[in-house]
Parts: sequence; C-alpha cells; structure tokens
Amino acid sequence: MSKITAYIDGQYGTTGLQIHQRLADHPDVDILSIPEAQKKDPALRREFLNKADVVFLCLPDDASREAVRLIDNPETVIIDASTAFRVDPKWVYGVPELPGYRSRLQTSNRIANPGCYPTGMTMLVAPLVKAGIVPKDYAMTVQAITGYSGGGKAMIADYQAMDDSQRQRAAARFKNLDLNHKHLPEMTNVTGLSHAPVFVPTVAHVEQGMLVSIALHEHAIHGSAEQIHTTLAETYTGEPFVTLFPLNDESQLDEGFLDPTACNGTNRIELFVFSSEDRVYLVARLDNLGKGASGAAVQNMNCRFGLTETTGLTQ
Ligand SMILES: NC(=O)C1=CN([C@@H]2O[C@H](COP(=O)(O)OP(=O)(O)OC[C@H]3O[C@@H](n4cnc5c(N)ncnc54)[C@H](OP(=O)(O)O)[C@@H]3O)[C@@H](O)[C@H]2O)C=CC1
Ligand SMILES: CC(=O)N[C@@H](CCC(=O)OP(=O)(O)O)C(=O)O
Repeated sequence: MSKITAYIDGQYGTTGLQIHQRLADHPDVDILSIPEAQKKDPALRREFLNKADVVFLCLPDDASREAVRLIDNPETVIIDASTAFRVDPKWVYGVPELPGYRSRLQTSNRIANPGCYPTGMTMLVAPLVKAGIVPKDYAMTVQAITGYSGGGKAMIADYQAMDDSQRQRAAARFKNLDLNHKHLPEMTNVTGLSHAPVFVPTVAHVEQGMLVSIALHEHAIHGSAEQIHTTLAETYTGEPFVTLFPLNDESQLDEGFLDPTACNGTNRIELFVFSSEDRVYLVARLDNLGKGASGAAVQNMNCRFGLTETTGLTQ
C-alpha cells in the first residue's frame, strides 16, 4: 500500500507541531509541508489542502471554516481540531471508543476532533446516560484542571513570561466564570444530557496535563458506584488507550494527591471511580495535547484509514 499523504494546516502552532511530531514517526504517512514563512498563503494552502489524502486543521475556528471552503476534492479526509464543527451533524465526533462512533469514523471524510475537556467528560458520562444510570436531566457540574498549553501559543507565551510573583498568583486559577465555556455544546450533544453542565475549569501553572471530574449522588441517579464502574468497564474493554482503575483504587495517589501530568506524552486516558456512602466522584486523566488533541487526531486518522489505531502513538 502506498503511504498516506498528510498536510497539517496550522503546522507551526501548538496542536499542529504535536501532530507533526507523531506523523514524523508514523510508518504509513508522508507529510506535505508549507514553509513557515508561507503558512498563510491562500493559493499554496488551497493546493496542499486539495492534494493530501488527509488534512489536519489546527487553526482558530474561523480559519478552519475558511480552510474547509478551500477544499473541493471530495476524496480529502478532513480532521479538524477546532470547535467549528463539533456539533455539526454532517461531521463525526472523533472519539472512536464511544459506543457507535468507530464505525462512523471509519467511513467519514469529515471528522471533528474533540476538545480536551470534553474527551474526559464525554467518555465518563456518555455510557452512563446511555445505560440509564445518569438521568438525561441530571444537574451536572464538571470540574477540571489543565496545563496552560491548552490555551495555545498565546497562553503558553503569557505563562512562560511570568516572573516568580506572577507565577505564584497564577499557580491555579478558575477560568470561564461566565459559565459559557465553548465546550458546553459538545459536552451536551455527545452525552445526551438535556441541560448543559456548569463547567469552571482551573488552569494551573504547569505546561500540560489534565484532570476532568464529575460528582454524582447515588440518591439522584439510577444505580450505584459499582454499577457505574461495571458500565465503564464493559464500554472500554479492549480499548488500547483506556485504563479503568478498580473502584476506589488509590494506587495512583501520591500521598493522597492525584497528579494531572501522569499521561503526558501519551495518547492514554485513565478513568477512576471513587465512592463513599452516597457520594460518587468520576475522574478522567489525560494529556490535553495527547488524547485531548494531537494524539486523538492521529488515532482518528488511523481509524479512518483502516490502520492499527495505536500506530505512531504511545500508550
Ligand atoms: N492547545 C490545545 O490544547 C488544544 C487546541 N485545540 C484547537 O486546535 C486549534 C489550534 O489550537 P492551538 O494549536 O492551541 O493554537 P496555536 O495558536 O498554538 O496555533 C494556531 C496556528 O495556526 C496559525 N494560523 C492562524 N490563522 C491561520 C490562517 N488563517 N492560515 C494559516 N495558519 C493560521 C497560527 O499562526 P499565527 O500564530 O502566526 O497566527 C498558529 O501557528 C484551535 O482551534 C484550538 O481551539 C484543540 C484541542 C486542544
Ligand atoms: C486552558 C484553556 O484555555 N483551554 C481552552 C480549551 C482547550 C481546547 O480543548 O480547545 P478547543 O476547544 O479549541 O479544542 C479553553 O478553555 O478555552
């Protein structure tokens, strides 16, 4: 089989660079590149967007929409990292592990790569809503902690320019207190919840890494912590990138702390279920730039082109 040709529009940004790194080691892919000085040249971009077998769009939303308009080759497979198409019914949401999604991803030429937070949130919640354990109208709150690379080049530059006193003040800060985070539509759409959750992430002064968590109360759902754990186990059995730890397993706690950076550099996502009496706490740990962005994009490409999903990726 000849190699797949791949073009990354936005190759020199945070997500694009990480996709480039993974594809550079990928045995089945040849990368087509535009030199950095010409990265915004519309004629060159149009040419590359139409001649590659697969294009990764690692651009702001408006630039992604513009790139899609430049593509008239019906064979081109587009994997878009932005928020632009994630709830568009003509696009398939790129989480192959979610029930029913892999078969659709295998045939779609329009793949919307998920946001980093929703990757954790939907993988925890969608199977539980589907099983009827979490009611569709559950009043949900999602918490998360992320490294600053989630904000792209601009946020990385801001964080890395801080002096000691600024760094202390920015050690861990709430963000998006307008309660209108851009990930709410995909969190709601993919899980089937009838109301968007309350979602206030915390950005920490660490470059990358992520924890996403959801609290549930057994008296307000239709099932126990054990049933939740069993449902997640059944959903993700055999998935190479998903590790579900045993119920109430503390092996990953370091003197009681759960480290957000443990999946960094991998495409792994780790799931935890903790419970005490009526209280249940679900946690997903992932690399915001790995399974939360660039790793997921390469996994989606592998899935779409019938390759082993782990090719080029670290488990
Ligand atoms: N960072 C993350 O953790 C995640 C990001 N995403 C999404 O991925 C996309 C890229 O984000 P990220 O990599 O963080 O962003 P960055 O700002 O790090 O990179 C974006 C890149 O796109 C370039 N660019 C901007 N406009 C154009 C254009 N019109 N034509 C060609 N190139 C252009 C930028 O160049 P220049 O800087 O010179 O303008 C920059 O190199 C966004 O939609 C983001 O929301 C998704 C998941 C996680
Ligand atoms: C730290 C930080 O600011 N993170 C970004 C989300 C990162 C991400 O997943 O972005 P996309 O939705 O574009 O995929 C935010 O909260 O807006």
